[in-house]
Amino acid sequence: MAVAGASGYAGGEILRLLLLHPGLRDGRLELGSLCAAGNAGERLGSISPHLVPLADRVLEPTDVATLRQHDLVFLALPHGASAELAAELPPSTRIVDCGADFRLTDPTAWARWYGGVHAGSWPYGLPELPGLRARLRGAGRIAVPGCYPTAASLALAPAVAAGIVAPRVSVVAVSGTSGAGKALKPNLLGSEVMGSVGAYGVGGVHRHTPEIAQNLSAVAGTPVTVSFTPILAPMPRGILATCTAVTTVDVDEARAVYADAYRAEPFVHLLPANVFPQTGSVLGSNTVSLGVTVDADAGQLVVVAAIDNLTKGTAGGAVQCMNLALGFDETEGLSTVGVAP
Ligand SMILES: NC(=O)C1=CN([C@@H]2O[C@H](COP(=O)(O)OP(=O)(O)OC[C@H]3O[C@@H](n4cnc5c(N)ncnc54)[C@H](OP(=O)(O)O)[C@@H]3O)[C@@H](O)[C@H]2O)C=CC1
Ligand SMILES: CC(=O)N[C@@H](CCC(=O)OP(=O)(O)O)C(=O)O
Repeated sequence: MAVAGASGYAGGEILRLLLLHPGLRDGRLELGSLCAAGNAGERLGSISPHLVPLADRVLEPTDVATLRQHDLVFLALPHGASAELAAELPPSTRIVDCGADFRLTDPTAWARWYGGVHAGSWPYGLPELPGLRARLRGAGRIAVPGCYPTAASLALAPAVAAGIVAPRVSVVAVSGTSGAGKALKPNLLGSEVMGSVGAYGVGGVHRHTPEIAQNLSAVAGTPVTVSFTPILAPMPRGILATCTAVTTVDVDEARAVYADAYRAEPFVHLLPANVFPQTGSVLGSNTVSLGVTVDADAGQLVVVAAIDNLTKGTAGGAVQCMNLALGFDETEGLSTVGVAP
């Protein structure tokens, strides 16, 4: 298999996880080309020194001729680049795309939130949502979710599916800076980010809003309205999403719904009553940690979700989907053990 975007954060995390995958040791998986754009020709070790076993691999340019020599290709590229490449790759090349190009099913929503031509939609890589795991088994094309939609959708899906909340939800989510990728951005320089927390994309304008709404509407079987506010925090990794919706059920009923929905899910960790997650406990792991309660006075369900944006929020989700696509055990190479402190 090949990784395009190998010099980026998501591509680097895919490589870190693949290096820990049993398939690499027993010969079921083989790491072929590692591709980049501006960094093509560089040693991977000079860009991602933590990927020690691959330090001397030289990054190749990203082109179709190289990628098509592989059975499976991970794309971890800026929006738009995946659709262009995918159009030229044969159906025999499985593609796991970390970008947004194939996530939205509605061309009108695509035009509104991303602009340009809608390239289509692929099976959506969030196996924990009802009905999706079966579509991912053996899939030749997979669209890995955005990081915020992973946290928010898993936090709210059981409640909207069971109809215990009104179909209008609110998501306020704090993200680490790696969520923005490696490219230099003026608002993401160290001195701008350190020691300060700020909201951005406020007022229903962040492009993950329609993705969260698409997921929740599908599981609810009725349109769900989403108010989403992202917040940037001075930490490298992690997302903490606080999700609320009007409810009339009590805390025991709400928690029973979540326990039922996620009983068999290897990567969803439902915390005990009155315990809420922290990003620090899921770093480097593929875990989604959920704290569920009801604010009875306000009549609100409150679910707090923590993920590592680069692991379950991107690369871990991508490897989980690869496992399903290739018929491996879904959990292979993925840990629920975090790195702390
Ligand atoms: N970071 C995150 O938490 C998440 C990211 N994603 C998605 O994953 C994808 C990658 O994100 P991320 O790793 O953060 O971004 P980065 O900016 O860190 O990395 C981008 C990568 O793409 C390469 N690249 C840039 N332009 C092109 C091009 N035109 N053709 C081929 N390769 C190109 C870069 O190569 P070079 O360095 O050589 O220029 C680099 O390897 C994006 O679609 C993003 O939305 C999804 C969920 C979460
Ligand atoms: C902190 C930060 O900037 N996060 C990114 C989301 C990263 C992600 O999941 O994005 P894609 O949909 O692009 O794959 C943002 O808000 O644009």
